[in-house]
Amino acid sequence: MDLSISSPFRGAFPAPTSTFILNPKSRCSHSLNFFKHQNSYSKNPFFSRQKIPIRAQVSDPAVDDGFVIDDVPHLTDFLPDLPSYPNPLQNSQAYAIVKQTFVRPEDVVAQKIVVQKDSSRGVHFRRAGPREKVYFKSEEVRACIVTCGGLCPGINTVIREIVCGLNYMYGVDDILGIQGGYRGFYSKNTSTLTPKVVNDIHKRGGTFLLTSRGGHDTQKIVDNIQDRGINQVYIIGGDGTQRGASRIYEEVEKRGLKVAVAGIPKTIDNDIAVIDKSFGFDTAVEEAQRAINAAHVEVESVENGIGIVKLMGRYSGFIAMFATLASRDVDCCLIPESPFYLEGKGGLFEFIEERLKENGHIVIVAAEGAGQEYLAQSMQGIDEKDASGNRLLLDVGLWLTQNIKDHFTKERKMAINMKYIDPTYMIRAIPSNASDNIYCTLLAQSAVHGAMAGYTGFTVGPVNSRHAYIPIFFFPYLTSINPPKLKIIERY
Ligand SMILES: Nc1ncnc2c1ncn2[C@@H]1O[C@H](COP(=O)(O)OP(=O)(O)O)[C@@H](O)[C@H]1O
Ligand SMILES: O=P(O)(O)OC[C@H]1O[C@](O)(COP(=O)(O)O)[C@@H](O)[C@@H]1O
Ligand SMILES: [Mg+2]
Repeated sequence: MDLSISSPFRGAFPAPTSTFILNPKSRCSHSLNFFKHQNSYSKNPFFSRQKIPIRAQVSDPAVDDGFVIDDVPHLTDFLPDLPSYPNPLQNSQAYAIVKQTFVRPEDVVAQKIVVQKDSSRGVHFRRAGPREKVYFKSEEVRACIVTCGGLCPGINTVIREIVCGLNYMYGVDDILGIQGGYRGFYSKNTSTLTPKVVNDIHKRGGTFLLTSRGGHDTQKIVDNIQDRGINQVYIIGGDGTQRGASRIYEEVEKRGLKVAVAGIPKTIDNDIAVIDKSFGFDTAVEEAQRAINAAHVEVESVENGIGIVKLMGRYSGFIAMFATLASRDVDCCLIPESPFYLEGKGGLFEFIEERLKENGHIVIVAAEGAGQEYLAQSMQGIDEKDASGNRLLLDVGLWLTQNIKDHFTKERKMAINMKYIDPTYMIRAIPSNASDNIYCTLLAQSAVHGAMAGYTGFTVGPVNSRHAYIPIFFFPYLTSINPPKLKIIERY
């Protein structure tokens, strides 16, 4: 069954647009607008530096209704004489339905679904799914899959479904696994991937192919792609990975190689604009509930219990915020997008004291990126980076714990019971849940259909619940490039 076109998910993924920091009385003191999807990446300095793809930003000057397609490149843009073939899906009994439902070349997905009567039609992306024509014969395809960056529930499902999609839908049986991230292209042997080899991997967390940070060397990677005769490259990873994928696509184009480069966006942090959400995010939020619940049980069983739970979120508070909203046991949620302070009127210490007096306990959830400016002040000189160049964060959980303890025991002379829970890696090192599994399957199948149809330099993802192809060099990760602007719109 081709889920990406049978579309059982219409309207199923609501776009998150706001978050709350809870207060003791109304449990809803600050309402903060994220403007996740309104964040205009065309104004983003990262994207304005990027090359505009040949067919991007196509609008019809004859009808000036502001209709724009942010199109993805196609192999024929630089290899105009490439032959095409009928899509083998139409010969398969199992996929017979697809024949009537091939995605039409003119199908696009609107980025904005809320519009005004006279507003321009805005940006659109090419709709994902199988095309009538493909640009690869099945027996000619030599595909490879690589996973880079941090873990996320569902990576194995994506790997599995790329392999199964290529094999079952398109009859491809030459698929290589690149081991250990980008550096695996030039420093490790490949493994052979078949539906049998990947059959059970979706039941495990982590990545079957191993991952790494750093090690991106465009020339060496493309040399290797060329040497091995690879002509479809599937790259699963986050913002760094997709920037690397973009470099690979550019080099492939420069060398005039018939190689389709497809990115599948991955991040536990969910800090990607345009697409509805990132895979594994729901699973992580669900797992975070267990930590929050434990903190709540602990602190409501003692006097003056203060529970702190630290969750992932380097530059964004999506996991912390969603886990908070889902749990209803959290009194205060600290996220990187919203500055806070400890002392004085309106500060965290005052809030904790109020809550202890009123309710005897408090649960605080902190995203790991929250309050980093404060921590940096108190721990001067620490500015380490990981192998990919991402800044290593200081531990906000330990910092909060220590400061709260000092404040209440030394200054306020109050006995408190502090319980600090750090489930950081536990929420991402697990297999994906049912809905993430289905989502991962759609992503993988969309990527396979796109590459077979000759698109390249693209990523996939649901835009307003319809899967679309998005140019890789436009790919708008929210926060590492341009932190979203938060606006406090109400305070009760
Ligand atoms: N600007 C870039 N250009 C090329 N490769 C990059 C770039 N940024 C990161 N990478 C590579 O992408 C891979 C993953 O990046 P990283 O930031 O660790 O994770 P993520 O992709 O999850 O954000 C690493 O191998 C890194 O070398
Ligand atoms: O310790 P690691 O493996 O480098 O990962 C930690 C980081 O990974 C993240 O989950 C984000 O990872 P990505 O950049 O891979 O999306 C952050 O929340 C966290 O700071
Ligand atoms: Mg990243």
